[in-house]
Amino acid sequence: MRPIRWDGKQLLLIDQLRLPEDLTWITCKTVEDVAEAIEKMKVRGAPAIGATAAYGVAIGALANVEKNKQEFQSAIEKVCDRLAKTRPTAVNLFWAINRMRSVLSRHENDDVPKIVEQLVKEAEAIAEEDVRINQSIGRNGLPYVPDHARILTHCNTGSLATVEFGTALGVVRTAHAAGKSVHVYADETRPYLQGARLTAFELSHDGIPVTVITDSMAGHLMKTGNIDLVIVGADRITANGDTANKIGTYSLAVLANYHDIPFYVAAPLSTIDFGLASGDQIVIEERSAEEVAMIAGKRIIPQGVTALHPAFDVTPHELITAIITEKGVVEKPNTERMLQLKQQ
Ligand SMILES: CSC[C@H]1O[C@H](OP(=O)(O)O)[C@H](O)[C@@H]1O
Repeated sequence: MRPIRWDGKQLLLIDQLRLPEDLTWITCKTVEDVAEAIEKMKVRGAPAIGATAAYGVAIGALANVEKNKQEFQSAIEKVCDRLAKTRPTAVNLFWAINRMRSVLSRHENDDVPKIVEQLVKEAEAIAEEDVRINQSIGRNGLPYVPDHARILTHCNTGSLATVEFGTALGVVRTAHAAGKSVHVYADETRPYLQGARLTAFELSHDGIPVTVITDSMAGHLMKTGNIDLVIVGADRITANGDTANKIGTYSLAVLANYHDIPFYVAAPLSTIDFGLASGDQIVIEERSAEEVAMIAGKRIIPQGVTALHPAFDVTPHELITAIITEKGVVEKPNTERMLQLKQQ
């Protein structure tokens, strides 16, 4: 299932706000269409956001192909700035935008149509690479999934969070395909319900056993010996291995460590921000309280009562058993071991 499709000029996205009951596509014809889709979380997931933003730059380039060089470069800078303002935490967004920006500097002596062609190619390359990267993450994670594993996961880290296949769910898919009889317990993941709505949708579609639990059930399942491992995704991993991920991840890590259950993070290298030394430097997105106050369009909090909505939290690297990437696995991550991964 590919939730992000490019027809050479426009971007088609599954509207994830309407899953699982309605599988509908939206067509992004302009940069603003793309920016709004990311801001409103019609598309979400760190790698998916990165690829979507890259295609947003490509759409902006096609729209400005008639401009002279200077006007074109100025227009693309404005496009990049707009897309960079959509969501602050997932570093893949900025990684992808910077990669598109590097095309401009690499081809600064080419004419505008040539630059446009190269920008479109770069966006397509980012998307195709993501699928291969996810499959590598899956292979590298396979040894960490025992047969009959009962796997707890949080949020959605599958095809709907990437271009295809997924990161943490990519490890699950790989284990299932290798004949391991895994069973996934999917945290519903309030308030957006990525687990209940998206992970359950993906895994049931693929015939992988999945049981949805409320976020508050995870500790009980661990305490009663029903979880063998926890595997989650990431939005930004810093140089020491601290990991920002969907709100609720930190609680799972503390519980897993208390119950001596392995806690894995699966993510591509594009999610690692070596420019930040530790997780306390990560900007945590604050989203609207209304997204907490409402479920399926129904208000569950009295009018006038506010709600907090930090969309992510940070898990200290000391609580992470291993970080699984396409380049290899960092066990007991710390600054030294993360650097070794980078230098491989
Ligand atoms: C493949 S990692 C996806 C990552 O992104 C999610 O956040 P959001 O749904 O708000 O974009 C969540 O943190 C996942 O782990």
